[in-house]
Amino acid sequence: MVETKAPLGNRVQQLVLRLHSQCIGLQLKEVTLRSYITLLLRHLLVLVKSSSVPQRRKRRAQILLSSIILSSLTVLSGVSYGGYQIIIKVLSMYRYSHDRRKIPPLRRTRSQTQLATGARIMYISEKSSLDSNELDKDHRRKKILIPPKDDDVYEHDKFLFKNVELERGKNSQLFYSKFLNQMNVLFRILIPTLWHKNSILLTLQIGFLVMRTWLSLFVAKLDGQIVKDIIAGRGKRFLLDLAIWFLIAIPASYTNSAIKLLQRKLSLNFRVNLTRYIHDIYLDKKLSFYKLMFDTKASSSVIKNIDNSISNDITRFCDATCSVFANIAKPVIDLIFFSVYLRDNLGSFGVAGIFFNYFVTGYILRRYTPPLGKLASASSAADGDYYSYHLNLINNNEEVAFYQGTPVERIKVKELYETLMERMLNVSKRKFCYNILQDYILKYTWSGLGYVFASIPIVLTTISSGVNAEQTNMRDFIVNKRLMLSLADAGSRLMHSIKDISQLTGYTNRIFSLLAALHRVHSNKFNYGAVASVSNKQLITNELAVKKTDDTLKIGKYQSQKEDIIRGTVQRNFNGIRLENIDVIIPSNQAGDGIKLIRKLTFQIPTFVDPISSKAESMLDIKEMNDTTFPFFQGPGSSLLILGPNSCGKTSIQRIIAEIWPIYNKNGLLSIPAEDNLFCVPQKPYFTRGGTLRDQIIYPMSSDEFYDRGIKDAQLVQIMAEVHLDYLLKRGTGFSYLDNVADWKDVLSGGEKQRMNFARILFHKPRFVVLDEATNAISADMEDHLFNILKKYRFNFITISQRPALIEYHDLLLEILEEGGSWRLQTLGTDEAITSIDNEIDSLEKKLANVSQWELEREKLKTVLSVV
Ligand SMILES: Nc1ncnc2c1ncn2[C@@H]1O[C@H](COP(=O)(O)OP(=O)(O)OP(=O)(O)O)[C@@H](O)[C@H]1O
Repeated sequence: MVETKAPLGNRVQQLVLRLHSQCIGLQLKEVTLRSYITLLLRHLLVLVKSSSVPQRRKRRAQILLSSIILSSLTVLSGVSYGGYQIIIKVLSMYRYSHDRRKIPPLRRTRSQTQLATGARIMYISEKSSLDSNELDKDHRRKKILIPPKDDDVYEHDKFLFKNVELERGKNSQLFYSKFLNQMNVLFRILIPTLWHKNSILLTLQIGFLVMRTWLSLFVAKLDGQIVKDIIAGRGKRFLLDLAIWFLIAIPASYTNSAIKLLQRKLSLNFRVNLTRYIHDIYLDKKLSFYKLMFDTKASSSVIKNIDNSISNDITRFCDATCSVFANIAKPVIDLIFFSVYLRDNLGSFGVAGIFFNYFVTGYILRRYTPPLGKLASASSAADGDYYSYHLNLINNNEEVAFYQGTPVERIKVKELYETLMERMLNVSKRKFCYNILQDYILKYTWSGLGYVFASIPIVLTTISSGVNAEQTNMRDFIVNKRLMLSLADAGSRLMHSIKDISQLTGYTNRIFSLLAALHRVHSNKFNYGAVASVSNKQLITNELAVKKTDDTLKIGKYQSQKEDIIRGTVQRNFNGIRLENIDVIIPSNQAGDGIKLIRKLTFQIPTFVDPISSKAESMLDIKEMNDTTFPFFQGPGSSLLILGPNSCGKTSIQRIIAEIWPIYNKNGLLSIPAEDNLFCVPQKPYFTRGGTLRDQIIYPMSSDEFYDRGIKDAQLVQIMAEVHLDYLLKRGTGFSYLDNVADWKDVLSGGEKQRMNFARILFHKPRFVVLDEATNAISADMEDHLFNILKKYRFNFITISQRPALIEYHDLLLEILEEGGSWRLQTLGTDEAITSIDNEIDSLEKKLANVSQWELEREKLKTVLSVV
């Protein structure tokens, strides 16, 4: 008889039906897909809850149910995220086309807005400059909210940093670790509050790590089960387990990717927090970026190459922190889970053996770990040196080219490069032997021992029962082996993280030093790197006596003594500039005992200041500002010329007025106008990089503020004409040259740069101006014109120069004399001044009268020498 074979579809259907009835006892007949899912879930729930069902079937139902739930959750979250993205995209496309119909595209878009709370909204272009569609680029802007700076946080943190730096907790804490203390302080910046999004991300990451471990455990068991199914030839069970395998693969792969994404996101968020924190403290009114050069640690590579520290070290620190966290948290969770499970399989003795092995090998590895933290720090410092030398070369390329300095520069660059290579290679060399030891122990010894431990229970049961249950043994062995390998992997990752921690210590130390230095400099009591000075010897001797009795008191006293070194007084909002009894001293670690350039300097402009008017002076109102046809200020403007030989301390007077140098002597008093009313022009003109010509004229005003105040380009054109720079504007049509972006430092000539400074003065209209050698590259007639402008608009100005020719533009003359920091102040135009200048002319004429006599003497000497 010929047996007719059922069609393939029917056979598959039969198989599926039998699979359900035999494996989970579900009888399926004529069901639709929708009813099938409800039926299956309900049946599985009944099986899980019921107590009369055989244990094996119940267990199987549990596994199946959890894999279905997990996979559905994964798919659901993926689908909802995708849906959300599509909706956002459609909405933005709709809004874009809608807006375009209504509003014509604007040429200029604001880059930021300041809110009433002090927060700032920035609009950052999301597209790269490579994208061709300009219009599209304008519309694709990401809005970023930057919270306002909270000064209280910085004040509070200042003490935390100081305490850790001085290691104040060393005596009071039982267990003291510099690294952990540093990390503790830094973590307050990385995760400021418990409900900060970073702590949520961290919790999520831990959640995913736990899930991953649970899934690995699950997969290990399933693996063993599948092998058992194959060996026993149970086809249906095998198919069911395989289905579970594919189901569980969905959340498993999702979890792995989620962990990686969360780690990266967390690292970037940490970086954002740290960088914003540093920006706020580095670039504010206290001018930390300038004062850093006077800090006690100014010569350390962290501060010397602060650009590298802020950009690269922070990235490395954040990456290292997140990877160390993942590298520690992951294996620790694995170790806990796996060891609990393995304890059931291998017994306490087995697990104890495994952990003993871990501790011994961990100790060996720890002992032979090279000082990777220090090595990483040294390599990072060399990296910074090399980078900043190149930067310096770019900034001064023209000067180097004129000097023909290429060979010297090449040697220096090569030297720095070789140092960098040497240090990088040193890290790899030191890692080489360690890696050999690590691989031998972690990869091979641990797996070898893993086989031993996994086989012990099987051997023992076989010997005791005398029966070799191959299938069960095989399953147990596979599960145990897989777990052992995972455990070994977890352990090895934990051991690897010893190396990572060591590296992280180096980065943490660098970032901590950077922030500690910034806090020191940012403090109101910054002491400009002063250390206990000679004049304070007495104090120190007293302190040494105190030291024996009370150490804490000593530190406090020592600190306050260091901080009270700057004793001068500054009075602000004064309607003039006045220096009284000020010793001009170069800031150094010797503080008040440092090099004294000028002694007890005293002068004031204007010579008479109405005390009542000193409080209410502020910027002119906008209407007045835009009107350049009238003198800006009431009353006559006053002016002072500071003359003196090179390096006598003229610029240093400007530094004191700008408050970037301290006043050390107690009776020194500096009175200065409000910030808006003082404008200091430095000797070396400064131009912002990558800015427009407009940005250069209005500096230090931002272009956003320029437009916000409703100032027009026409005013700039008028100012440029006043300083005879309007020919520059003719290089473009209309006012378009104002929008020209260039490297203005290189484009403008020396004289143009100095005239640009005068344009800035005319634009900002400060009541008081300090000019340092501001016209030494300008022709005499142009110089005359510029000083006349200052007089015409009645500015009060102080000019620092070496040229007595400028006397005619000033009311007062301050001469710094060569001998011992003395000076002479005189009113120009008065009888006294005229006589003093006449006296000087007389003495020069007397000297000139001797010239013919000296020439005769020279001739005589020459003839004598030729005879000899
Ligand atoms: N940051 C600093 N660290 C150490 N010494 C400094 C620092 N700044 C200036 N000096 C020194 O202070 C002295 C006075 O400098 P300053 O710039 O005031 O001179 P100057 O009178 O303006 O000279 P010049 O006419 O050449 O510009 C110089 O000897 C200079 O080397």
